[in-house]
Amino acid sequence: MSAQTAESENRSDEEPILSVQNLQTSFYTDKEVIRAVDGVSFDIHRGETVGIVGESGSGKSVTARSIMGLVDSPGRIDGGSIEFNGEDLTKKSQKQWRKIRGSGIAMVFQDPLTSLNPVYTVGNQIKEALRLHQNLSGKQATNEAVELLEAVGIPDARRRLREYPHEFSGGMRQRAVIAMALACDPEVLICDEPTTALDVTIQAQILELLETLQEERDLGIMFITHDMGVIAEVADRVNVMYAGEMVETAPVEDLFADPKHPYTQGLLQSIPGVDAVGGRLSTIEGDVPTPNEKPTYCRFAPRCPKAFDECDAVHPVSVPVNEESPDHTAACLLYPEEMSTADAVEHHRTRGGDSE
Ligand SMILES: Nc1ncnc2c1ncn2[C@@H]1O[C@H](COP(=O)(O)OP(=O)(O)OP(=O)(O)O)[C@@H](O)[C@H]1O
Ligand code: NI
Repeated sequence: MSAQTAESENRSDEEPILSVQNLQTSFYTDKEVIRAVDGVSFDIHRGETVGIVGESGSGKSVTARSIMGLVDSPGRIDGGSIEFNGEDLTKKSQKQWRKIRGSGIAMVFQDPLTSLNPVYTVGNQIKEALRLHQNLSGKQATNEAVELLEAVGIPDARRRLREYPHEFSGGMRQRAVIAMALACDPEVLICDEPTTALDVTIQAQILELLETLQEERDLGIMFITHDMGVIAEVADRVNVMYAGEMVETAPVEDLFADPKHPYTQGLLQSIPGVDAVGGRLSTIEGDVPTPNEKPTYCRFAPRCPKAFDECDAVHPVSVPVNEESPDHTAACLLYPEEMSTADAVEHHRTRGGDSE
């Protein structure tokens, strides 16, 4: 998170804890093939928060579920790699994948009630997670569960372990879910809109909690949201998704100071100035198209104020926006900035042909 930026920049030479390369996840419905995640690549380092932002339907959750090995039928991963600690999860059996995930990657969803079972006490659910992931039982598990609830800032933890989810407030429930996620002692935490259902004050407290936990545990965090205000607060690096593709990636300061992709520029213009935290993405006209064919054009072109003829005929690939910014990339025919438009189009045309 922001305080960690300097540190995580120094550490970008280290091997990433999670590395996603050219990930392809599609849903094979009766009607069509939906290419929900279509060639997405990014890394997460220890202690780093990577934000994933984009409008509804852009493929953020499917990216997260792909990493967790939790893609719903009729979906499947049909290309690319997901390396966790150097091991490619897509090459593992379901069982091995679950095991690796259980010992290193945990996920927190938007609605805490989807992760909590209403008929068991919060304590029993956390203890079950500890039994599964750390082989703890009895008194040991109870003590560890108390410690986890205390770590996520739930007061009077020993008593609250005996309560049921409905006895917790919304904010406390999300804290309990985070405690459960921590039961596997993860190295990577994937948060899919973890604060969207909460009011602004509680949201700020949960974000602060995540930052503390990250510092204590050196967690790599993937943080999905469509709230640019939240992204500004939590992310070290931001990946912008559109219609299954990563259209821009940059360190958070660069993305906000100098967004390059016309889509990102549109997203940032849609933040209401005064209350950025509650800002929703809504003012770019039109909708995210369903990606249902191999892209031979720019999927954003129909909504893009800067589109020109070639945008309908050439698929833009991710390129550094200019020579000074190797870690700021955009998938747009306007880049790299040093090239004339004709040269840039040619550059994308030849590089696009290489993929797949
Ligand atoms: N089970 C499914 N069956 C068919 N299509 C699906 C399924 N789940 C997701 N999709 C499709 O995959 C695409 C990406 O969906 P995804 O949920 O990842 O979007 P998102 O960016 O997380 O959006 P939101 O901000 O609304 O959560 C959408 O076009 C969606 O319709
Ligand atoms: Ni989603």
